Amino acid sequence: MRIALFGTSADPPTAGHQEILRWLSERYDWVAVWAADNPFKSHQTQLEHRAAMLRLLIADMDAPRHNVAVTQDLSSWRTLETVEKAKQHWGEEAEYTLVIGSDLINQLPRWYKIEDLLQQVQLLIVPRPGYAIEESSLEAIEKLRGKIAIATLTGLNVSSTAYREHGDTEALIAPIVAYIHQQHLYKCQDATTKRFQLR
Ligand SMILES: Nc1ncnc2c1ncn2[C@@H]1O[C@H](COP(=O)(O)OP(=O)(O)OP(=O)(O)O)[C@@H](O)[C@H]1O
Ligand SMILES: O=C(O)c1ccc[n+]([C@@H]2O[C@H](COP(=O)([O-])O)[C@@H](O)[C@H]2O)c1
Repeated sequence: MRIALFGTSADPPTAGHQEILRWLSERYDWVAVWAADNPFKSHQTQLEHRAAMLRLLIADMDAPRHNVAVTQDLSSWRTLETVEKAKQHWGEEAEYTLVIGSDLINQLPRWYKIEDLLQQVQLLIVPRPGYAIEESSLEAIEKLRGKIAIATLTGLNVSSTAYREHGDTEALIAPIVAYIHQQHLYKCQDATTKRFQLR
């Protein structure tokens, strides 16, 4: 069984995350996604809300194989712990692929016990606009004995930051925009957007 593991800050989740999940769904037996805290970042919204938005993102997906699920109990600051939990869930025999965007390649060597982590998973890198994949960065991961594959998909040119900082609602799907308004999330962002609109 080939399992794709995809963790995201989901602050908020975007159409870019959804496209990646759709692509993975067509290529893996099972796709597990979860909302996580990232030790290198601060987050604007509570984890519970981010997980709820991720569930809306999956519910909105047209994945005919129905093999994508939010598996929130995998969530951890440390992906090594996530993989340990995944192994308890699906067993040692399954083949695990950790999915990251190309923006994380340079940060990856600083992750918790990265060599241990890279021994237990394959790494799939999704090219992201604005984040070229440099040979030297790949070599650094290979030195840590990482087994790398590059996805044939290039991610959309959207990000959670573009929504948080510039109110780029095109990055989001409608049910998540509705949830954000209903729950009064990203209020500073709303105020900024309104000020822009008033000018
Ligand atoms: N458009 C995209 N193309 C390729 N990879 C992406 C894209 N969006 C997110 N990812 C990858 O998905 C994972 C989760 O990303 P994350 O939730 O941090 O989204 P983000 O848009 O980068 O958020 P932020 O702007 O808050 O950093 C990371 O591995 C990231 O590299
Ligand atoms: O294991 C680590 O040390 C580690 C360091 C930074 C990020 N991560 C994980 O990387 C995933 C993507 O993070 P993000 O913030 O880019 O969405 C998410 O599952 C984080 O928990 C993991």
